[in-house]
Amino acid sequence: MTENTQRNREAEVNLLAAAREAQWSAAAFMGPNAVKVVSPAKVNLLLSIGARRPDGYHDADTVMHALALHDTVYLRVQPASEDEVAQLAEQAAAGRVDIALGGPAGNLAVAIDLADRTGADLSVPAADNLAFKAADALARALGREGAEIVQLRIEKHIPAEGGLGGGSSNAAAVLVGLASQWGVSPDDARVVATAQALSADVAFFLQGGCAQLGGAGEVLQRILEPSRKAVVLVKPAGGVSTAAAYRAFDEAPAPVSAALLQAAAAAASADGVPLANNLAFAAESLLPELAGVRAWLADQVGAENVLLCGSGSATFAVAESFAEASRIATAALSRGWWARPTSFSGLRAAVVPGR
Ligand SMILES: C[C@](O)(CO)[C@H](O)COP(=O)(O)OP(=O)(O)OC[C@H]1O[C@@H](n2ccc(N)nc2=O)[C@H](O)[C@@H]1O
Ligand SMILES: Nc1ncnc2c1ncn2[C@@H]1O[C@H](COP(=O)(O)OP(=O)(O)OP(=O)(O)O)[C@@H](O)[C@H]1O
Repeated sequence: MTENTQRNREAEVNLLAAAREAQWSAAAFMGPNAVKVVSPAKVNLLLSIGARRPDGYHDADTVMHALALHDTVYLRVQPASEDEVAQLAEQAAAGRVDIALGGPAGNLAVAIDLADRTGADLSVPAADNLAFKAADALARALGREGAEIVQLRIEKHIPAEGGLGGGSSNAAAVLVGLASQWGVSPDDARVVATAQALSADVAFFLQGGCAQLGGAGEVLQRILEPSRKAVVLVKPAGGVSTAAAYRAFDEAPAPVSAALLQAAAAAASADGVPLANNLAFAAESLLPELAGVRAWLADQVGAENVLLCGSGSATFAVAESFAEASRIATAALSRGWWARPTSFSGLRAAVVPGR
């Protein structure tokens, strides 16, 4: 190969890489076919898990609160021909592209660019991504049979397997983003039912702010006044699988006391809800380092209340101020843990207007 041919080949490869990159650039998600959706994290102020039901799920009484910490989901919908979607399906089947096919007639091609900004380098095949599952479920619920390509770019700031609901929040963001593109209200009964069928956390993120939920955690009971307080999050390197935490819980189920449940039910605002999580013991049995994180956080000056986030492995503390939360987060980072200062928020999965 001459030097010139070699140089031309390299230029060709660079052009291909640039074209691929451009497909996912911020500019690609501008315009009428695209939306930017905020996708917040949550914590459970109260998580009271009850009996295991015949369907394998557990009764749950929970008060969830959205945080200011959030992922961002960029979403673009392009009408396509059936041939285009069929070609993408062929390439996906041959393992040449990571595109998941869904919708009522396999008519929806979904490509996902997951940009992990948490330092963990999360990688999830498109078909396993909760964001794809949400797109597939909504297309079916709305009976959308036309060929379409949905392109998603998910910028992740919420660590996975932290009990912060990141994946579920991304799913809710996709429901809301697609609903807006498909001319359906995010409060439409079919969107709400799709969220509830996906999971308790997805259902919560449609509502956001602070809310109490029952059933298996997916049935909205009431809305509470959000808190304005600061929060610090600390997570060791390991995660806790939610399903494994529930299994460990079944080996030693311990109910939240009736007095605490009554106090939570009587609280009109998030600040009045007593903190409790009866999954914490199970999570600590799976990841013993969690007990060390809890004890360390409880010892920090300026940390008011400490509780495991959902099924773990993040722990949160309510802080006296954002400055205190930042100081504690810095100290936690120096111990090798992931940590962030943030605050409670009234956010929900919602399209960012005016772009
Ligand atoms: C721990 C929480 O995050 C608290 O908000 C939720 O209860 C779980 O939320 P999630 O991760 O969205 O949960 P899902 O995806 O619905 O369930 C994951 C697994 O957790 C178990 N699971 C979940 C919810 C529930 N009420 N009972 C359960 O037993 C089931 O084994 C299920 O297969
Ligand atoms: N969009 C997504 N973001 C993060 N994880 C995803 C996503 N889609 C699928 N997953 C898978 O789900 C797993 C759990 O991720 P997630 O961030 O939802 O955990 P979590 O915060 O502990 O969940 P929850 O609080 O809802 O129990 C990940 O390990 C990953 O394999």
